[in-house]
Amino acid sequence: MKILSAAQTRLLDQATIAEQHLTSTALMERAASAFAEWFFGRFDVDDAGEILILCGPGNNGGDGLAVARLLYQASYAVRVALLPAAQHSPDWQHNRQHLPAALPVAEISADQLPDIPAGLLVIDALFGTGLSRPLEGLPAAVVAHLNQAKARVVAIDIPSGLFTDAPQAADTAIVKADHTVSFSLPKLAFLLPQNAEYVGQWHVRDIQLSGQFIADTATPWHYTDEATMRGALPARPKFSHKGTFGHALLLAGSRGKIGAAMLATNACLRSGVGLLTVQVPGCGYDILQISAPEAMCLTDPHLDFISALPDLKPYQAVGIGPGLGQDAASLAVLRQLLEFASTTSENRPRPLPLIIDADALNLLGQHRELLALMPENTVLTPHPKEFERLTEKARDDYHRLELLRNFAQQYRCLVVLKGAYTCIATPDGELHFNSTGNPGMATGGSGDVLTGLLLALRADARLLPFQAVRLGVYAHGLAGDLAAAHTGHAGLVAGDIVRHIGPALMRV
Ligand SMILES: NC(=O)C1=CN([C@@H]2O[C@H](COP(=O)(O)OP(=O)(O)OC[C@H]3O[C@@H](n4cnc5c(N)ncnc54)[C@H](OP(=O)(O)O)[C@@H]3O)[C@@H](O)[C@H]2O)[C@H](O)CC1
Ligand SMILES: [K+]
Repeated sequence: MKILSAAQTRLLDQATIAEQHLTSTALMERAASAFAEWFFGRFDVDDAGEILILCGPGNNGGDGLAVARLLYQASYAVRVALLPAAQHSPDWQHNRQHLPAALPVAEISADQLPDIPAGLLVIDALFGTGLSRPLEGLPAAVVAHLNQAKARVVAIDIPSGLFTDAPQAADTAIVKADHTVSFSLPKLAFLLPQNAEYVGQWHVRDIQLSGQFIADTATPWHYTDEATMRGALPARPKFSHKGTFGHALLLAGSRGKIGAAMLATNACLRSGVGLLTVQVPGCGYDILQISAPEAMCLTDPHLDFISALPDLKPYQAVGIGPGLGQDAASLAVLRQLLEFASTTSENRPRPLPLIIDADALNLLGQHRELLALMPENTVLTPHPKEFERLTEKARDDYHRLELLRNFAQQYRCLVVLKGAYTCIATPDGELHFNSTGNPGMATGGSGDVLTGLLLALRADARLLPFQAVRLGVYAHGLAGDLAAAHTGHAGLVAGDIVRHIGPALMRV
């Protein structure tokens, strides 16, 4: 699913109106009905109690007026408060004229801010995607007044004061909503941690905007949802054998962190790999052989950490990093691996697929000259702190996205920036936000599981590099969601994610 900018959203409205021979009023009615449907499903008349709808001067306010009418007609107790303005949009005026006469309407003024008792349900329709600058004066005062009240707040389209796709100063007046109900496509602002306190839980309701316009519009931002992933994992051919799905190598573990190697190993085994060989330091041999009999084991000459690179010829993909530690010998292994992987020959016309995680990323951060050795489509899986070590400290979430995009383009790699909406950056400058996963997955070992999953999928020659990574990230989050249905968020451990990879892959 694409994510469009505010400017593109405006054009999308116009394209929809032209393509479907609609009036703009009819499109507004569609948006208001979609919002009202959501609202009816969420709050019944008794639960809602009295409802205050705050309306601005543009089409977001117009939506609010149309919603007021629809809720009133459905017997909700609604009152409207209007922000004074010199001008109102034509569709605002239409919906103002069509408000039922008995519905109470008041005009807001600086010395008469609306009364907002605790628990009141407030619908925020002050400003939407037409916001052109930060709020000041009376609109900012209304927002501050709303935010300090203990109301339940539902925003139409976007919390008022929040930009759709651009950063804002920390002290800007922005509505803090409990729910945001948006139309047809999610907005970039919803996906960034810094906006979570404003957006609350967000929901997207389809209003049949022009599919053709969306398809024809270029954007770097994408959202990977269930529909995107349907059929993403090709079925296994009947006459396949273990060689069909690739032989993967994992280089992982050090004394005290063999668990990380085990989680990545088990995740890889559960993700459809044909064969898996794992190289662990000597101290990990018994552990690995006993707890993962399906994997083959190579023992590193060193007892405590990885110090030597094995012969890489048998493998279709290599993962390095979980529990690795940062010894100089492991750094040398990483360097040799990068050099080998980039070298192509008649037998191996394409670079060897690599997944680099955890301490291997920290080693790269300390020795950035190694970045240039990475073969095209190498997969890096940093969390924000690890990413910072590879680049620089980001000013805010938008700046971090910019750094992410530039990094993936510069090094022609795939970067998986882990977080609530894990974001994959591609060598072509695309950013794909993932929809699955839950806060229970913020637990030790969760990243090791992702590395194992990605390793299996990169070893599968049927999948293109980006397809494999997007599938792995989506399945990882989905496995976490399936696991959390049994364990809850607090009780979730990384091993639970591993156990649900199979069921998650079945769904794609
Ligand atoms: N996406 C869809 O498919 C549909 C969306 N709809 C709704 O329409 C809004 C967008 O409506 P628009 O009229 O473009 O914009 P707004 O309502 O957000 O606000 C525009 C007015 O607000 C003024 N403005 C802008 N910034 C400020 C500010 N900081 N302080 C004060 N006033 C401000 C602006 O004036 P300018 O001075 O900037 O010219 C306008 O007067 C979208 O969000 C949806 O809710 C439709 O219903 C159709 C379907
Ligand atoms: K709004």
